[in-house]
Amino acid sequence: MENHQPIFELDSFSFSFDKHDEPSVNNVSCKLYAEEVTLLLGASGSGKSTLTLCLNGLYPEAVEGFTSGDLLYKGRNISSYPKGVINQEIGIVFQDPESQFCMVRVEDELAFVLENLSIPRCQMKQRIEHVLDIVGLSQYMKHNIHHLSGGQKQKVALASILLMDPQYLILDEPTANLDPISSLEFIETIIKIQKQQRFGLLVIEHEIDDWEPYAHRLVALNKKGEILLDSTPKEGFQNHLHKLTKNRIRVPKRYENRKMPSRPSSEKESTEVIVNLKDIQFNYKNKQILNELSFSIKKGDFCAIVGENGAGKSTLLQLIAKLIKPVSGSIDFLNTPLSNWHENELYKNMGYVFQNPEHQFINQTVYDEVCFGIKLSGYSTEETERMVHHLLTDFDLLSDKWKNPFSLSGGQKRRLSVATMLHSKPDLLLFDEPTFGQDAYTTSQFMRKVMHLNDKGATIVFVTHDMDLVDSYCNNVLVMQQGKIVYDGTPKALWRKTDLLERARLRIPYRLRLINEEMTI
Ligand SMILES: Nc1ncnc2c1ncn2[C@@H]1O[C@H](COP(=O)(O)OP(=O)(O)OP(=O)(O)O)[C@@H](O)[C@H]1O
Ligand SMILES: Nc1ncnc2c1ncn2[C@@H]1O[C@H](COP(=O)(O)OP(=O)(O)OP(=O)(O)O)[C@@H](O)[C@H]1O
Repeated sequence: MENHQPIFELDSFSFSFDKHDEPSVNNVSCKLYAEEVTLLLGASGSGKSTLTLCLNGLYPEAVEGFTSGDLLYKGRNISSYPKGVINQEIGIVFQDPESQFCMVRVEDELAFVLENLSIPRCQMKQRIEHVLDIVGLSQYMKHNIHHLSGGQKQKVALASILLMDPQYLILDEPTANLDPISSLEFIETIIKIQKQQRFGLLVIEHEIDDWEPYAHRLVALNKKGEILLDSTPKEGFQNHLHKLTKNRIRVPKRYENRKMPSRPSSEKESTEVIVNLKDIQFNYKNKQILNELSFSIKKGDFCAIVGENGAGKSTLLQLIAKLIKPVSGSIDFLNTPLSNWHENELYKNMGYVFQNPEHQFINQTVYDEVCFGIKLSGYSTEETERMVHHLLTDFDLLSDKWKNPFSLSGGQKRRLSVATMLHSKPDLLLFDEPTFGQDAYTTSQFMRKVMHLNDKGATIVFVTHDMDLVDSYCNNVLVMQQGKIVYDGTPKALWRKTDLLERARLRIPYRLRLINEEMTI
């Protein structure tokens, strides 16, 4: 494919947010071609999102940033194109899809895109229905976007970009919030459309197993935002594995030599209940979200909540954290009804990390954000300093400590939101997708830290789409489907329930997929 004219040509291209800062994209020279599928890899904070925002012409203007070197689109400096042309030809689905929406309802958002493209009204309905069918959201056409689950929002963002018929499509962690089957279907769908419409595709993703078979190229960045590798995937993963993993880049598991920890479930035999839910019903307006939900979590459990997008996982977590109230039923925490807990006391005993980290930030700097909870807990200045330093080091945020939390990369924001919860030793820690958007190193650091807290007695409950984490760390797993718990037991027994897994849109972990593959050879 390299004999074609490149669609993008970067020559010693650099970008920085501030004149005095080190560039976030650093002296990058590479070419990207139409019809090619390229994986853009790099540790969290290595400049991947920033580079793609330069490619679609949003940066430097949008942030008053500074560039040097050349960035050509179809042979011409990108800044010489009218904005409308670039926006239409180069589609981008942002890491945080919420930042992308202009309208309230799904249908209106998509119609707005078509209006901007001057598509006649009579054609709109058909095109909107078609694109919603592609992303599997047909029944959500009339819904309020802000009332959709994280994964559903990501699908709306993709639908709106597909409507534009882009010549080049950039996807920034498109499957991070999707359930395992939706993720696989999404990749297959995108590749099918890419082959039909023959656009170039650039994908940023930390979990690349399912993309790898379709990729023609990989471009990897190091922590300084420089090109680390530019090769075919085969060449890169076979011959430069060490270089990639040393730079904290996740490689496909079949190339990896990583041993995931395996915690025998017999380690956990507590019978003492920490959270008990009985006959819970929860509605948003007239729509029933959770129904007749009864279960308990045992003290010391390391428990995952899994299930398809929109099943009600985040809603359940928010109920336990007393952020929302059930219509009927009761929730007890440490043998006391949640309604009797005073907020101050409750949150000394319970930590909660939101699905969207930005919902949590209240301070101007990373340092203050981490300090805030520690100071409230009454630690001395020296102790506070020491604890902040440890947390920032463990979460790879030390060099970002004076940054505004909102200016961090997606993965850094996620780590900060988690770090702010880990200073105290609450009885219960609730995490909503704590590891999404993390590279190999930061995921294992986080899990190690949480495992340590669990060993010291904290009960852990986390929502995740990562079955390998469930397999390696959890003694218990709850599977949700359409507002109900359809499984409550060990991960090991769950992996044998093929029908249930399929209905709940889950996949078995990689370890077992590998065994199954070997058995069929
Ligand atoms: N504020 C809201 N108003 C109305 N409906 C809502 C609201 N928030 C969520 N919902 C709906 O409740 C259902 C459950 O959403 P929830 O976020 O709990 O799902 P989830 O299992 O966490 O999904 P995901 O894996 O995609 O994050 C979804 O159908 C969603 O559309
Ligand atoms: N608006 C901003 N202002 C200042 N610095 C920023 C801004 N956005 C990003 N940065 C910094 O630029 C660097 C690169 O960020 P970027 O979002 O491009 O990383 P990334 O490789 O996409 O990371 P992740 O995998 O965590 O999403 C980070 O150090 C980040 O803190």
